[in-house]
Amino acid sequence: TMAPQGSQAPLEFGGPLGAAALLLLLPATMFHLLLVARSGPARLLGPPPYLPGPEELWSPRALLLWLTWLSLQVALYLLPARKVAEGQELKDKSRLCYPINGFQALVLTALLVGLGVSVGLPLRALPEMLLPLAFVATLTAFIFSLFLYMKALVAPASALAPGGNSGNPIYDFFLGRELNPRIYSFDFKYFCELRPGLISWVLINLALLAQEAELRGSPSLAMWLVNGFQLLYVGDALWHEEAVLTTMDITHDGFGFMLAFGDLAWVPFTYSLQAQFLLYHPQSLGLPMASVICLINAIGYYIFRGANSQKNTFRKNPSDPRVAGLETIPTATGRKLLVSGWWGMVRHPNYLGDLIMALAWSLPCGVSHLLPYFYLLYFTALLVHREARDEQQCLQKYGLAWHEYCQRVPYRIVPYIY
Ligand SMILES: NC(=O)C1=CN([C@@H]2O[C@H](COP(=O)(O)OP(=O)(O)OC[C@H]3O[C@@H](n4cnc5c(N)ncnc54)[C@H](OP(=O)(O)O)[C@@H]3O)[C@@H](O)[C@H]2O)C=CC1
Ligand SMILES: CC(C)CCC[C@@H](C)[C@H]1CC=C2C3=C(CC[C@@]21C)[C@@]1(C)CC[C@H](O)C(C)(C)[C@@H]1CC3
Repeated sequence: TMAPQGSQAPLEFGGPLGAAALLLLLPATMFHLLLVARSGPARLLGPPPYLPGPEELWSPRALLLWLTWLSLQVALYLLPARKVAEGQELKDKSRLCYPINGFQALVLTALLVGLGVSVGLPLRALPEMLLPLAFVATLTAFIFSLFLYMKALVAPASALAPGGNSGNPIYDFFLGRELNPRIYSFDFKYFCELRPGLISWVLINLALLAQEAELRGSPSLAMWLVNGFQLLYVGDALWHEEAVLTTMDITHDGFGFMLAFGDLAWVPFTYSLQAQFLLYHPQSLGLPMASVICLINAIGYYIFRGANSQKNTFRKNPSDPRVAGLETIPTATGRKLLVSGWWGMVRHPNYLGDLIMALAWSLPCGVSHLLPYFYLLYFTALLVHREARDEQQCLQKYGLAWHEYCQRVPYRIVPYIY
């Protein structure tokens, strides 16, 4: 059967109008941030310092570098994996296989970059190229999403995502139609979610650190902290790569512009905002304050990792000794819900930890500017919206049992507050 049009799933993200607005607003915001970060006043709110001309956005060198980068990551993805994991059960009861070699890709990329730098590859040139790189990344995300949209036209109905098939081309292009688009065993969404974007994010951070060392003799403490915290976050994501198979991005959302742009452009060029800011706006950070910030990051990471690992362990094997003692409530699906441990504190303890880390990433940049706090603000909005979407999906999956969970664990993300 061919793909059906006009499926009944409720529209998200404000429907076609919201999707059209985001289609323009997301890239515009990214370029705004890139321009503002290097401007003297660094004002998040207010007009950009200037509008870049085509000669500043378009560079064949940036295109070549970006395509080389994507090809390198594809090659690393195709290397033999230490493990192959099965995804969640699909509509047709089948399961897809995914290679687990993301951490290996990170290590090999680090080795290759190290090798390149030792033979004279100018890593410091990268900060100067962020604008044209972001431009080609946006362009590739657009073209790639068009390809994905077309590919979905010939996909069987069972391959389509629950949302993203409304029949409205703009909405569907934005949300993504096919759930797990693949060519042979190459899974586009899974590949994009973790590798090219996350790894280039920490590489951009590193280049900004190298550039700061060049400019000021040595990298600042604030720059070290931002680099260290975000490397930990990316390393952790790739180390626990298998866990991404249960996120709603993989199991529920189609692959369209939102994720393609998010993964390929938004993550590397806006998540590196703090390091960009620090290069142009040096901050003096004392050791006592740095220790406090490290402690905040450690607490955030502890909650984030503890919560995610507890749920993953429980979902894999509920009688695992590490989770067997936790209180649960049964659901009609046969799966249980945890109501003690991390998941008895709030309904999304992992989001809480993630937000605490986000705060620790901004604090090294001082409190003189709002700009470095952009990530914290955006991320709060993203997680609040995501929490509401997940809640909706859980209510559908678990019905009454979910109501009971909400009664026993009344707060969503922050205990006693939200
Ligand atoms: N840095 C970034 O930009 C982003 C980071 N993230 C991070 O990604 C991670 C994954 O987030 P996300 O995909 O949203 O979802 P979660 O990992 O929070 O998973 C939600 C699912 O967990 C299961 N679940 C919920 N409550 C319970 C319970 N009490 N007991 C057992 N299972 C439960 C349900 O699925 P089921 O019952 O089917 O197992 C639910 O659908 C988070 O740590 C988040 O912070 C997310 C977005 C962006
Ligand atoms: C409005 C936006 C621009 C929409 C794009 C959102 C995406 C940038 C994010 C959606 C879910 C994500 C996840 C991670 C990165 C950001 C995106 C792609 C994640 C890979 C970060 C590292 C974590 O450890 C994780 C749990 C693996 C994350 C999974 C979700």
